This record gives sequence, structure tokens and C-alpha cells, in this order.
Amino acid sequence: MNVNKDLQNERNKCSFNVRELTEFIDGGKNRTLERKHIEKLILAQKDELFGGTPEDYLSHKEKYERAIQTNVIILKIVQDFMRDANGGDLTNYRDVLTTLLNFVVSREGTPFALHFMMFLPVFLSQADEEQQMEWLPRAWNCNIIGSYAQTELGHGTFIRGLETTATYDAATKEFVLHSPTVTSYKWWPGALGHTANYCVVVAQLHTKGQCHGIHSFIVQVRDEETHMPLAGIRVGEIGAKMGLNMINNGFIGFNHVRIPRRHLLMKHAQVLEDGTYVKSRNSKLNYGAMVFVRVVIVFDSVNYLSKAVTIATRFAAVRRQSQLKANEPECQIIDFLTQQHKLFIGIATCHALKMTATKLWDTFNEVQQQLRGGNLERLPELHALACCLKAVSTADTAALAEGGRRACGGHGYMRSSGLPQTCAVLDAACTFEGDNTVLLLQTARFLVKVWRGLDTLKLTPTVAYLRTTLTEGFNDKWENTVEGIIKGFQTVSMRKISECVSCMAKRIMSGMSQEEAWNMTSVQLVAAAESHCRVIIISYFHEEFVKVSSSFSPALRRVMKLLVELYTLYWALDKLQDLLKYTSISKTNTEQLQERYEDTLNALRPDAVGLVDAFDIMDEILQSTLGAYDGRVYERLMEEALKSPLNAEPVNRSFHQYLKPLMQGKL
Ligand SMILES: CCCCCCCCCCCCCCCCCCCCCC(=O)SCCNC(=O)CCNC(=O)[C@H](O)C(C)(C)COP(=O)(O)OP(=O)(O)OC[C@H]1O[C@@H](n2cnc3c(N)ncnc32)[C@H](O)[C@@H]1OP(=O)(O)O
Ligand SMILES: Cc1cc2nc3c(=O)[nH]c(=O)nc-3n(C[C@H](O)[C@H](O)[C@H](O)COP(=O)(O)OP(=O)(O)OC[C@H]3O[C@@H](n4cnc5c(N)ncnc54)[C@H](O)[C@@H]3O)c2cc1C
Repeated sequence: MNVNKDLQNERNKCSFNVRELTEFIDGGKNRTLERKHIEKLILAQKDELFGGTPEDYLSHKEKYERAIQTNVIILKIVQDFMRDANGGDLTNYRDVLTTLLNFVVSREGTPFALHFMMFLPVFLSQADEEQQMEWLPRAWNCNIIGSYAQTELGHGTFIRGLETTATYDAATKEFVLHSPTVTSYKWWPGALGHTANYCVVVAQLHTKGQCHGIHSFIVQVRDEETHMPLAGIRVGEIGAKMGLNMINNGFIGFNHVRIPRRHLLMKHAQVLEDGTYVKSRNSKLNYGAMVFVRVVIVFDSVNYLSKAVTIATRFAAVRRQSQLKANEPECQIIDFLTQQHKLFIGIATCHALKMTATKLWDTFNEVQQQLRGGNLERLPELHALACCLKAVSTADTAALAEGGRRACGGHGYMRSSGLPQTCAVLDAACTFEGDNTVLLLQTARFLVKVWRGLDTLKLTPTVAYLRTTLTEGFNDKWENTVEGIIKGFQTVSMRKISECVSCMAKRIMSGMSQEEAWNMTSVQLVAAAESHCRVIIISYFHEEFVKVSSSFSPALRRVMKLLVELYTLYWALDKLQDLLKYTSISKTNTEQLQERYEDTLNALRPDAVGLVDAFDIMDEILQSTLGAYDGRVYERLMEEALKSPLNAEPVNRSFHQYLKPLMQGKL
């Protein structure tokens, strides 16, 4: 391979074994081998998958058709490989999903995303055993393709306000699904446009004249043979979006559509034949799939950020612009400290969030075990944790990917760089599966409850620090170490929660209702939830590093330690205002932190390319003119430009039709 000289130099001076880090990121040597094996199978069908007119020059319809064609090929490869994978319950399903996430080759998502990300998980978390036996094998093999229809034109966040109704008719033992208004039309479900033939529909359950709130139903949408919409169903695609155009988001409305009683997913709540409603142990168990998907989104946001930083870092090593010193050749832009500041935090964030996501996953598994045994004690903590981590991970990765895009100058604005599409996915992730503000307010709700019960409650692990920070002397002496900064963040979080609670109490005392006081304090509540999340991410990153680093070679340990430090210092400096307000940090301490941050950037500089190479994203998945492994940036930009349909002919017909008459005053 003919590799750009600068990029090759970077690789030559890398201080650690890239493969060692790749295997760590993948979760072990075998997982790397598995991934490579699937990649080889994908590459064997390279022409069919990646040839032809670039996606960007296809029409909306053609793009969809291409997405189906290519995704079916990839799905088949991955499916054959996964046939033995244990997808039988949610606790094992992560490996399946994270494997799939690695192979999404379209830069605008895949029409199968919802089937795997939501339809199957909803079944695993909400269908009873008999229903799972009936539906899962077919869904697992993609004999049926599913979607998840919750959001409506009128309601996304406030799901108790959904308008679609499912009314039980005891005479026929059926539910009647109906969309009474235009705002009750389901709007957004991925795959629903023209891909899915089944769908989980969330609707208000009515039986014996009473409404029991929202529940999930499995509904056939299209005929299995002809794919035509079934009677009473109006279904279609919602149209072009900012990005993610390949996930085939749809709308659907129901006109008194009848479905069998057993199409209510009955793991938690049931409707008996005579219409008697049997309540769930906890109505929030119906929201279980949302918690699961929020956990998966943390993993996926890391995938997308890894792509963005790989592209931007390789480009920064290839790109030469300006001089660091007069009379010297132009330098690589990666030598500018400001460029390192924009990029290296992205690399560190990938590791911080990946380790946090893995830990969150372990918590999810533990809580699932407890739920099975009837213990619901940790459900609120899990919900609060998943909410804030989904919010902060998507917001951070979206901001850092956008920073990476801008760090590529004008070329980052080209769709052929792959960066605009990557940014668009991460942007969408700030909204889907719960708007980030709303999710942070859910975490805040939990934190306020904990704070109010601090003297009496048994504190769950992720909030135990709230009590520790109150011990005498905890915050007396600032220490400029990772541990010291974590203690600082714990103090900030504790103080912010405490201030929110006092503020609300004051407002209530002055005559406001509880709800008004909450709303008036909500900007502070969001900030408190974010601070809590920063405590979680930084401490998990640090703890996990300490735990695993003994298995690293000394060279890898050194570079990973630098990343943990960089991450901690970056956030300490970013949140200096909070630290200065709530902790004993001094001006001198802050100056030392700044200096250490700059030194850390410098220390990481020689390994930057090695660090992104370790993400090991093959060119065919990265799909970027700027980020390919060989660094032939300019050649690729030109090659891609020449594929523009406008370049197929030297003169476009609009010249003769419009321009020439204008230019020659003949209009
Ligand atoms: C080829 C191969 C390829 C293969 C394919 C490969 C696959 C992968 C490919 C991937 C590549 C493409 C990438 C893009 C993909 C795009 C995917 C996009 C997916 C997006 C899907 C969606 O977008 S789908 C819709 C989600 N829509 C929400 O997310 C609504 C948010 N809205 C709420 O979530 C609730 O509405 C909200 C606010 C909690 C209030 O709910 P509410 O009003 O009922 O509740 P309240 O506020 O009154 O709270 C009452 C009490 O319930 C507690 N609680 C609430 N929730 C709880 C819970 N979950 N668990 C436990 N407890 C909970 C709370 O903590 C309170 O507790 P307490 O009372 O004790 O304080
Ligand atoms: C790409 C994409 C894919 C999607 N896929 C699916 C899917 O497959 N299935 C599905 O069912 N849905 C899907 N959705 C819908 C998604 O889940 C919703 O868009 C999301 O939950 C937000 O709801 P909303 O759009 O109604 O926003 P709104 O709730 O209307 O939010 C608008 C604004 O109001 C604020 N707000 C709302 N409520 C509160 C509150 N209580 N407190 C403070 N502020 C508040 C929000 O912070 C936000 O700023 C998808 C969305 C996107 C963008």
C-alpha cells in the first residue's frame, strides 16, 4: 500500500503496540479475530457493496433501494456468523448488538436498525415466554422485520399523553387499535416507512370502560407475501431529514384495526379473556426496553465518535498548513496545540465512554437479575443512570465530532469526508430515545429524592458519594491529582443538588406549587444532573483503568494513563467555574492544571495516529476521503469529485437554456 509519508512517520514513532490496544477495545483477542473474519467476508463482496454511483448522488428512492440491497448482504453475513450467539435474553443481547453496530456500512444508518435496536429488545423485555417462543425465532431470523412505534405527531416526550387507543372487545377477544386524531398518528418509527411488516405499537389500553395507560402491542402492518399495507392501516415514510436518511422513518395511522388479545405483550401486565386487567408489579417495567436502548446508545455514540476522530486525526497528520517557525517548512496541522486540544479529547472520550458503557451494562445485568427475583429496589437508580449517561454521551460525542469536522477546515464540510453524516447521526441521538434535557431532568428527579432522604435511605452505589462528601474535612484540601479532581467533582455535584433542593424549598415557602418550583429550578436541575454524570464517567474511567492496566504492557499503560489524565484535566478546566465556586481549589492550582493539560497534549502527540489506528475501522466502513488508512487525501478528494454527475459532461444543458440568454442579454 502506498501510504502518505507523514502518516507513515507517525506510525513509525508510535510508542505502543497498536494491536494490543485494538484487542483491548474489542474486548479480547478472540473478538478482534471474529470482527476481522466478518470484515473479510464483507470485503469479498466489495464490488456489490461499495461499487456504483456514490450514495450522495442517488435520489432519495434510489438511496433507500441501495440501502436495502447492501444491508441484506451484510445482514446475511453477520447473521450466519451470529447464528450461535445467544440472543435469548437481554443480558446476552449486547454482544449481538455491538457486533452489528460495527458493520453499519451506510453513513446514513440502516433500515434494520430498529429491528435489532428496539423491536427485538422490546420483545425480550415485554413479551411473556409463550409470546417470545411464538415471535422471536421469526424475528431473529428476519422472517419478519419489526419497528417500534411509540412517538406520535403530537407527543414524543410525554408518553402518558399518547393518543392511539387499544380498546378490548371481550365479545371477539380482540383489541381495536385506533388513531382518533391527526396528532395521534405515529411519526418517526424507524423501518416503518417501507421495510417493516410488523411493529410494536404503544397505545392507551382500554378495557371494561377504563383506561389503564400505555402498553405495547404487536401489530402486523403489511402482508407477508405482497408487502401491501393491511386493511385499516395508513402507512408511509416521513420524508427527507437532516441525516440518517437510511433508517426509513415512517408514519402510521389505524382505523379501527382489530388484533388478537394475545398481541398485547403480557410479561408485566395482562388482559384476561373477559377483559379483566391484571396490573404490572411496577408500571415502569413497561419502559424497560427504553432503558436497554439508552445503554446501547452510549456504545453506539462511541462508535460514531471513533469514526470522526479517526478521520480528523489522520487528516491532521497529513495536512500541512502554515509555519510554526519562520523559514521552516509548513508544519503538519497536528503540531498546533489548538488542534491537539480539539482532537485528543475525542480519543480520550471514546475510551472513557466505552468503559463507562461497559460498567453501565454490568449494572443493567445486575438489576435485571434482581428484577427477575422480584426485587425492584435498584430500578430507579438504573433508570437515572441510563438517562444521564445517554444524555451526556450523545451531547459530548456530538460536540466533539462536530469539533473534529471543523478541525478539518473546508474539507470537513465535504460529504465525501464522511464527517457531516457522522455528525448528523450523533445530533439525532441527542433527541431519539428521549430528548437529552428531559432525560437529565429524570436523573435530577432521582437525585433530589436521594438528597431529601439522605439521612434515612440506603444509598445505592452510584450515589453513595453524596454522603461521603459531607464527612468533615472532605473538601478542605484540594489535590491536583485525578483522585483529587474526582473528589472536587463529587463536591460540585453534591452542592448543586443541595442548592436545587434549597432553592425549590424557598420557592415553595414563598407560595409556589411544587411543580412551579421544579420548573423554575429546572435549569439548575439539568446542570446538577450533568455534574453527577461527570462524577460517574470520570470515576468509572479512572477505576476501570486502574483495574485493567495491570494486564497492559508498560508502553500501553503509559499512554492509557495519559488519556485518563487528559480526560480528567480537560473537564476540570472546562468546569473551572464550578470548581472555583464549590471547592477549595486555588488560582495557583488552576494554573498548574492548565500547564499539566498542555504537557499531556504534548506527551500524547507522537501516539495520536497510533491511538486512532487502534480503533481499527476499515476504510470500507469509515468511507472517508480524509480518513483512509493510506492518507491519500488529495487524490481521494479529486477522485470523488470526479464522480459528481455534473462532471459527466463538460457543459451542462442549463447553460444553453438559461445562462447563455442571461449572459448575452437575450432574456
Ligand atoms: C446490516 C446489518 C445491520 C443491522 C442493524 C444493526 C443495528 C444497529 C444499527 C445502528 C446504526 C444506526 C444508528 C441510528 C439508529 C437510530 C435508532 C433510533 C432509535 C430511537 C427510538 C426511539 O426514539 S423510540 C421512542 C423513545 N421515546 C422516549 O424515550 C420518550 C422519552 N420519555 C420518557 O421516557 C418518559 O415519558 C419520561 C420522560 C421518563 C416521563 O415518563 P412519565 O411521565 O411516565 O414519568 P414521570 O416523569 O411521571 O415519572 C414517574 C416515575 O417513573 C420513573 N420512570 C420513568 N421512566 C422510567 C424507566 N424507563 N424506568 C424506570 N423508571 C422510570 C420516574 O423516575 C418516576 O419515578 P418516581 O415517581 O419514583 O420519581
Ligand atoms: C432520527 C430519529 C429516529 C427516531 N426513531 C424513533 C422510533 O423508531 N420510534 C419512535 O417511537 N420514536 C422515534 N423517534 C422519536 C423520538 O423518540 C422523539 O423525537 C423524542 O423522544 C423527543 O420527542 P419529541 O420529538 O416529541 O420532542 P418534544 O418532547 O416535543 O421536545 C421539544 C422540546 O421540548 C422540551 N421538553 C419537552 N418536554 C419537556 C419537559 N417535561 N421538561 C422540559 N423540557 C421539555 C425538550 O427538551 C425539547 O427541547 C425518533 C426521532 C429521531 C430524530
